[in-house]
Amino acid sequence: MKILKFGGTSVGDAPSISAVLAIVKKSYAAGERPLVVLSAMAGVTNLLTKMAEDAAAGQSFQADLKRVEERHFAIVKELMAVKYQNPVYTKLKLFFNEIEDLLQGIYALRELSPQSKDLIVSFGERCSNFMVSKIAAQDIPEALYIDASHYVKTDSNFGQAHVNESLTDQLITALAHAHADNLLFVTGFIGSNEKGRITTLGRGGSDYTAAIFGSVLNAEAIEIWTDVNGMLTADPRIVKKAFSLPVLSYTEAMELSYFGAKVIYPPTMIPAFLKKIPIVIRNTFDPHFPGTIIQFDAGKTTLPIKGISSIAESSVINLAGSGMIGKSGFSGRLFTLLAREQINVVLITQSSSEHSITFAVNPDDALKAVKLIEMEFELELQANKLVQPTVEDNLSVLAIVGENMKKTPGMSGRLFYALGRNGINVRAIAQGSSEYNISVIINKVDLAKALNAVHDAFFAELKKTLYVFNLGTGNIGSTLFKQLEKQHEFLSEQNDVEIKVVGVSNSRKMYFDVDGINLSSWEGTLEGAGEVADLGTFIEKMKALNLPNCVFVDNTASKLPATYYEDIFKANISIVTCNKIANSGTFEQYKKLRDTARKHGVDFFYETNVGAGLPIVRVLKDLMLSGDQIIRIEAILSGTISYIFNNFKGDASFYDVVKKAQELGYTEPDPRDDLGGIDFMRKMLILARDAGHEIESEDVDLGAILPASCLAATSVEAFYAELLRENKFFEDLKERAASANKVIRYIGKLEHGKVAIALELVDENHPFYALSGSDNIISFTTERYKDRPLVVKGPGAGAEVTAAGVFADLVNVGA
Ligand SMILES: NC(=O)C1=CN([C@@H]2O[C@H](COP(=O)(O)OP(=O)(O)OC[C@H]3O[C@@H](n4cnc5c(N)ncnc54)[C@H](O)[C@@H]3O)[C@@H](O)[C@H]2O)C=CC1
Ligand SMILES: N[C@@H](CC=O)C(=O)O
Ligand code: NA
Repeated sequence: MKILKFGGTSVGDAPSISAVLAIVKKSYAAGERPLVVLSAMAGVTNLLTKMAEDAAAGQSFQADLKRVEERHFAIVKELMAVKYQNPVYTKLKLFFNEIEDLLQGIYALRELSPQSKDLIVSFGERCSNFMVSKIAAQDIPEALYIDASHYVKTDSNFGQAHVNESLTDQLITALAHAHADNLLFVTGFIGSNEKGRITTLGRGGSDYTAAIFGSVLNAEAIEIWTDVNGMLTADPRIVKKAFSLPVLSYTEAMELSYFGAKVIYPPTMIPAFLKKIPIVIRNTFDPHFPGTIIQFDAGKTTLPIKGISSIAESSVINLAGSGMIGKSGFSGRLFTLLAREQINVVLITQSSSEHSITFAVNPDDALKAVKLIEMEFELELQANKLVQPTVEDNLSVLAIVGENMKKTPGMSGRLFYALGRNGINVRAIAQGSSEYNISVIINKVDLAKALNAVHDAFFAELKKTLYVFNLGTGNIGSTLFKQLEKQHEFLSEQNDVEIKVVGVSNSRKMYFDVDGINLSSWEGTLEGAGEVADLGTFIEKMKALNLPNCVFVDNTASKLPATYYEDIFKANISIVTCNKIANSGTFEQYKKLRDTARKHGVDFFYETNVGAGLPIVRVLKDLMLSGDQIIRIEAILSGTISYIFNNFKGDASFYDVVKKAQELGYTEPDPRDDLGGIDFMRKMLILARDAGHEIESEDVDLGAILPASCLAATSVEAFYAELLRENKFFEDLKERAASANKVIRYIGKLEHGKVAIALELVDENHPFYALSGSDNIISFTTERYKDRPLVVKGPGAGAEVTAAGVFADLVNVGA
């Protein structure tokens, strides 16, 4: 047989009770002969307690009593055929009259004893079980109401009575014998002492009743039906990706619950543990979901840990003293003292030098604990053998739990890597000797971020979420959003990566949504709901949200974002950028950014700084990392100029092809940056630096394409006007090349640490002769690629290929 226990929310209203009865009937129809244990209707226990306290305080309780009565009556009315209703109303009315008499007595005496309180709250379970048994009896005549106070015998510790096991055992065995054919509805939570006075079993009392009956009757399982899908890997209110665990061992369930998973209160389950009866946590409102089985062993699982739990509020007390700590007997005295005063010690760590002990307690107990220590160790403090204890507040405890940890090396490494990478400082660490639990103390402000980061780190088969803050919604930014939206499903389903854009800004507006901005309608959202853009505020907000796996994407051409990069790395946020400004500033800045990113364990990816989406930065990095030596780099790295000289033929004027290059999205927002060579210079500078050269922009020998008058233009319009005016200059150039059977190329070279960029006319034997469109080409001559260089070639400008490069960098963050 099985025990089916339903909590208060499962009997909270008529639809819930119908759901309960559907589950019970299904089990009964399958021949399972379950024993049902019900709690009081949701909220009723609290109301009964309040009424008793109000009565004792001389306040009126009638209105509340009426509410409780009406809630029960309404259920009878809704769920029972009229012909069965009357006797049920009558019995319930008797219960309510009894409650009223008791409350009147308390009111008159202005006194509420623990004994009367237990008696009053016992009516919650009595009413619900009686009522539901009668509703069930309409279809199952064997349904029978059982007042457990006749069978669960306890001492007289009202409010938290201890069960007399042998007597209870006898009584329940006899009850089961006498009613072998009945469907019993047993009141949870209540018992009675030797005089027959009603007692209650304390926190989790109905679970306890279920465990007691299950244990005595050797149930095959105890099903605890509640309103969640079993025990989850973490608190789903904080960790959206938390999922239900199919199997847990008793020990794992204990550890998880100890640190906050509120589904069951494990001490009440001990009778079941002792008899190795499985406990199954199931959801009344999702009865097809299998829920969580809590059993003797941890079950077969590939999960490295079972869950992450936490205590949000914790204080830490530090004790130190060379003359004291480590001496045998000290910790004994300390923890005996705390236990005697009922101060719960959440975790303890002792330094290896044994000159200090750190332990965590509930914040409400911290000052009391310090006072007690000062009293107990007064002499030692006076003799300076012990330093004055200190308290740290606003801390949280996070624990990873699982029996598998013992067998799997590297679990703590994974935990600390996830915390470290996200900039979460660990105050103290404790590993239980059982190795079922590793706990860390962290700052309270970091708790949500830590839970999510650690959850991602351990449940790798789940999706990794990247939280993106994107700056710039122009040519590249808007194309990136299109690509992200299109690829969302594939990434999520095939690659377990989810990219959530949670912040977006252009130069006018900014908008945030931690649940992820809908990328099919971002424009309207930003326009309609966005606030006035301010980069400083944007970055402050990004930091304040303190999200795990966070990436800042710079899709602007602005100088301003680079001034914040260092600060962003310091907040443990990775950066992906197509903006070349930061890397082509001073060498000092270039170096500082890398050092800071490395120090904070975050990524700095900028593949699109050179050759848009073409793999150039990555290739160079791999060559360097693998110990190759760069002898020479020759390259065409301006997509715009490449396009111009590939199309500046026939009748097309120079002016026309430049205009066209801009229309096609190849140019920088300001095309003077391309034609003036600045953009190319930046790329060569970045490559030279990545190749290990300490070089500044002034060191680059930059040959011009344009006549001086075009370079002097002070606006884009004036620039285009100059291009028109200088038409002859460009036609002459075209003619010179054509007559020599050559093509015009703007080529950059890095050799011996020197960078030069110059306009050249090349013939068909030159490797850079055959290019088309916006092609870039780069040839690396290295120690290993000496005879035939390593060449990368392809479109090196344009929104699609650039956004794709940013996208690829993004997916690689944290990989
Ligand atoms: N077009 C291409 O083929 C390639 C472009 N890139 C780089 O992509 C970057 C973006 O280029 P486009 O999208 O063409 O530029 P764009 O002019 O179309 O867009 C720039 C965006 O940045 C925003 N912005 C500017 N300053 C801002 C600030 N302080 N705060 C917030 N937002 C700001 C603007 O409002 C706009 O939304 C440039 O750095 C460029 O060098 C890199 C590789 C290739
Ligand atoms: N404007 C640039 C775009 C890539 O960085 C170019 O033309 O190469
Ligand atoms: Na690239």
